[in-house]
Amino acid sequence: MTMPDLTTLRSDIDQLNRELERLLIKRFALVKQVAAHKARTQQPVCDPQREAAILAQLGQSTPELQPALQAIFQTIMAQSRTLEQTLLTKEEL
Ligand SMILES: O=C(O)C(=O)C[C@]1(C(=O)O)C=C[C@@H](O)C=C1
Repeated sequence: MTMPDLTTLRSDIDQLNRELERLLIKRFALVKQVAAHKARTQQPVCDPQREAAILAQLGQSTPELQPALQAIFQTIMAQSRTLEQTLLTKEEL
């Protein structure tokens, strides 16, 4: 089997990056709704149990990628917490 050339591989990565960006934007939109829910019900932004459960699900079919996946999702959830906190502080909910 011939190896795809670098330009093709990068083009595939660019396309995936756009999909990932679209999915992340959708995820942040859901996080905004979670923030509104938490404001109404007076729950704290940070839920360590929920974060641990999300991290535990990652890399089950690809254990060699588990540390990378967990690091990425830790960053995503940290940014989600920051977004929630910003919205709650500005009362933009
Ligand atoms: O599920 C929540 O309670 C959220 O606020 C969302 C989320 C996440 O990004 O998945 C973010 C912060 C919490 O610590 C837990 C999870």
